[in-house]
Amino acid sequence: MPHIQADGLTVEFPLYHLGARSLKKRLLAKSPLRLREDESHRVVVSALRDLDFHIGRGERVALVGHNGAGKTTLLRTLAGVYEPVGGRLEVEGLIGSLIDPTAGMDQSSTGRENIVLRGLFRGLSERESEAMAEDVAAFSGLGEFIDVPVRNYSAGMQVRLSFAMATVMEPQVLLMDEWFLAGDAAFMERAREKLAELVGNADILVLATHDMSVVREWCTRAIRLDGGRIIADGPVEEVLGPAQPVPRAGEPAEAAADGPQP
Ligand SMILES: Nc1ncnc2c1ncn2[C@@H]1O[C@H](COP(=O)(O)OP(=O)(O)OP(=O)(O)O)[C@@H](O)[C@H]1O
Repeated sequence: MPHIQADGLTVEFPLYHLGARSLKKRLLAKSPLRLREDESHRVVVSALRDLDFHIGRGERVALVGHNGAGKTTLLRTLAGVYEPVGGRLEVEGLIGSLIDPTAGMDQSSTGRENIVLRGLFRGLSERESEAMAEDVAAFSGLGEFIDVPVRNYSAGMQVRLSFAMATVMEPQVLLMDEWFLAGDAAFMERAREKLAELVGNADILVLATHDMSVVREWCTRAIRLDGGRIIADGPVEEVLGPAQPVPRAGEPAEAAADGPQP
């Protein structure tokens, strides 16, 4: 049964090339909770500290928190990109990852070739994969660029392709960073239905975002991170509070309420 279980999950990043000893000392003194010196005398950032949570089938979880809180690190750790340095993590189920647009793509192959490879990887026959590539190519709206190597794509084109490819994966555990929801308006208009389908068919959604209206629309539960720790975990209404009234012209929107902090 698809689920995610984390016990004492801890992720750290060493900071290389910090230079002078005095700089190290200053950093460690300024942020003793987030930074520490390890056994090899490297300064390390505690990106995720001792997280305990369980996400079960049917849950749609938003990761919220200010810049640097640990949202993307947690998504990437769930996707297997980062290895925890402490604790235990179990992710059961086929993972679909909309975190880094070029992850899992061969840059020297064309968009079409990448789609076919994904199909073969999923166990489809060559003929099925090629037929699927036709549909995905049409949905991506990349036109003739579908037959150009991916390394020549613009950032927006890469998002289009990875989004289109994700729709054919049928993942059980869908991991998504918010910028996948921020493609160009015309494409997102068309993609919305597919996205709803993708989310609806997944057993678990974990979405990192600053946009509280997106959280309310897509999620049932929110985990608030701060400084790499969980400071709140519960139903969306409980963690975010009641929805703010729609702002009038000139007033900040609710989305900004969780935006960057100095
Ligand atoms: N590759 C890395 N090397 C060193 N430190 C890193 C690395 N990736 C993240 N960090 C650090 O880990 C912490 C958490 O970063 P993360 O990107 O997960 O935050 P976030 O909540 O996703 O922020 P944002 O909302 O700005 O995207 C930060 O202090 C950041 O500096």
